[in-house]
Amino acid sequence: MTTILDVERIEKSFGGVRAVQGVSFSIEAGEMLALIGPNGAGKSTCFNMLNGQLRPDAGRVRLLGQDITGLAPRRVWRLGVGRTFQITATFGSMTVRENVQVALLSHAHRLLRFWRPAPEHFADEADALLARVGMAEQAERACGVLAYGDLKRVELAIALANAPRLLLMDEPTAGMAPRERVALMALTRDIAREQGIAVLFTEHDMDVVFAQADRIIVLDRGRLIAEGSPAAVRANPEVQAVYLGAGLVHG
Ligand SMILES: Nc1ncnc2c1ncn2[C@@H]1O[C@H](COP(=O)(O)OP(=O)(O)OP(=O)(O)O)[C@@H](O)[C@H]1O
Repeated sequence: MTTILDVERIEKSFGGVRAVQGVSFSIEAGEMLALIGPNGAGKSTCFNMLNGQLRPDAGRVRLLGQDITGLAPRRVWRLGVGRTFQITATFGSMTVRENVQVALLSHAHRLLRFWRPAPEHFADEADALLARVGMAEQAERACGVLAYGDLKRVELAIALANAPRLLLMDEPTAGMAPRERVALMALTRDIAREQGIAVLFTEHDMDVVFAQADRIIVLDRGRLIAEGSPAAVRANPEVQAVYLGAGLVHG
């Protein structure tokens, strides 16, 4: 197995708040790792330290053995860390295909100011990505008119255009209907396995987490309190105590 991401004792405080305290974990190629925890546990802070938005106070982040701690987000992205956002980041007036073409051009280091919406630029590659996420038939539609669940698939195609080694997904299914959530994460899981992409995702829907994660890590008040398979994490008394009443135990 290839370790894609290795996080070693990262820390971050905001004033007196110790948002993340000595958290360590790693992710293998093709693995879906869920990061869960109650509100304020430190999940977003963790994410932001992985993609360069926040510099850790201490600790190390390594991508394929390379130290990326404290690098700027753009450099981290160039090295192969993709991220999908809670708020979809597409250009609404452009078509689905054009949005993916822009992402492919950007990955290919072309200067966007020289770009005109010429249909030939990376069109085949864009269509291949759209086919992979089940959006080929909607390639000509403007992103602005898509159903929310379809927009999420386009967003996944856009993230894949950067050929990520690690994909960070911060609440990828927020705002989606329950059945659509499972479908999106099952699709992500298939693609991750097929392409050897490591996926780290946060998610509040425990049905999605337990169905789609290969492994789960649990944060509580900045500390990692549990790590393991979905079955092991579900059976962990400390995790049950943290989530009591939140639907985990019976979920
Ligand atoms: N920029 C900031 N300035 C001050 N405090 C912050 C900042 N960002 C996060 N915090 C604090 O750090 C702690 C962890 O927050 P974080 O957003 O990482 O948690 P979370 O697990 O992502 O929560 P949620 O599930 O609600 O999104 C919280 O106490 C939060 O108030």
